[in-house]
Amino acid sequence: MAITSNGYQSGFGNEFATEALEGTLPQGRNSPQKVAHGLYAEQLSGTAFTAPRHANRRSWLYRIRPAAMHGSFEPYRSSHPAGFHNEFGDGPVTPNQLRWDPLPMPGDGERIDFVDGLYTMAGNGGPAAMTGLGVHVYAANASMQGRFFYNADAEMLIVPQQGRVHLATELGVVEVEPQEIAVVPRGVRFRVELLDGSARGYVCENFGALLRLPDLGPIGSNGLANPRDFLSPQAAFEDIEGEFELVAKFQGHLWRADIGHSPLDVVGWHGNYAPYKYDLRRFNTIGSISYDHPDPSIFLVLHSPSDTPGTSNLDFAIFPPRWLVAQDTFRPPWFHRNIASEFMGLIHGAYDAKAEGFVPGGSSLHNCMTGHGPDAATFEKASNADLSKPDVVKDTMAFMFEARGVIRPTAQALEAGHRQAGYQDCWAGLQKHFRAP
Ligand SMILES: O=C(O)Cc1cc(O)ccc1O
Ligand SMILES: [Fe+2]
Repeated sequence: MAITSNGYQSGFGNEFATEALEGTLPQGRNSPQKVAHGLYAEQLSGTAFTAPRHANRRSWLYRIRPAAMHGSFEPYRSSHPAGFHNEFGDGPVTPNQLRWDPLPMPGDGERIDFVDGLYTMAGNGGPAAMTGLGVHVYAANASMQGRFFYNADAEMLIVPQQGRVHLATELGVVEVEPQEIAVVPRGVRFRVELLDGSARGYVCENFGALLRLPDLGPIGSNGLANPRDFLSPQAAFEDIEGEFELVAKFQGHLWRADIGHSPLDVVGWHGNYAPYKYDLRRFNTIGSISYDHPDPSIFLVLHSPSDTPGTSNLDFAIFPPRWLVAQDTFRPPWFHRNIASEFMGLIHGAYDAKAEGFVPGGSSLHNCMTGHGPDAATFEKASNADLSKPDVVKDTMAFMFEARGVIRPTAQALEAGHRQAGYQDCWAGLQKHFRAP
């Protein structure tokens, strides 16, 4: 019996309760002497036991075999050159503006699944410090077969750019397509199946506090990403025995162990620590209806707070379709230098600050205080646009992983053939318009 989706439950961080077989969940307690149907009870905690109630996350899993049952772990060696790690280095880091084309898809003769297809672009902090982020891209042409993966280092924010993926997780099935995102919590075991033969996208590992919805302040009680649009799976399980492999990411390295059964054997679960998905097209985009382009914090979907109020470990912001109506205003993103560091990706269409060169599947990195903004063509166009009419920014979906710490590009990303060597030239054509009076 293989796992299939049983649908979703709605809400962000809710106390969910779901069972694939009636009568699975114990009533009035979490760990009865004997669990229904001969299942084992197991707790999975994602925050400290004593975290304040509003931030406390844990779930109770009722499963065929406990997670402790597997062979011993040894270092994982892939036939594919290992590109998935947390080696962000501690040496000098370039302040240059950086941009990349999409990660090339695997060749016809190769069979690369999600785990082997992950390629680390940049990051900071790490699993030991329990702060920071890892930024990765993936390109895969095979479903994971006979193997499962979990990440003990981070929750994983998955941003598909091409191809639908089916995340068969311990807690149920999450299916995502480009313009949707999924978050798999730290520790949850899963298998990635490709529904369209190949898939490409971005992954952000969050080593810090769990992603949450931002406070809305004066925006009020609705807006940005609405909680009910977040979907967590209904329980779904498979009862399969065989010679399988469990791949773990632990302290920045991959490990493997034999496992004699599918760990996707959770028949029922309850709690608030679970995978979820969100359709970015549902984002309620708020912007200026008078003048000036607002700070991109107005586009915040999810954030991981740091221990400094108002300063995130990680912000996930998007630049979705929207109307631009501001008067006497340069409407696209302005020129700027920020204390925060910005890794951007493009899921679909074109980005309104870049006329060309930033392509779907591509990436850019602008670190702390590195000057950037509209390219020369965008500047000329927007400076001369007719503001008596609104503009529609349509057919687009860009995003940003923004961090308080410098996002260090990996050696492999700096040396990659798909890095755009001449990126800085996009500003070279900016004219000197100054005329002394
Ligand atoms: O394109 C960027 O650099 C991202 C960005 C967008 C925006 O609207 C304002 C600031 C900003 O950094
Ligand atoms: Fe920026």
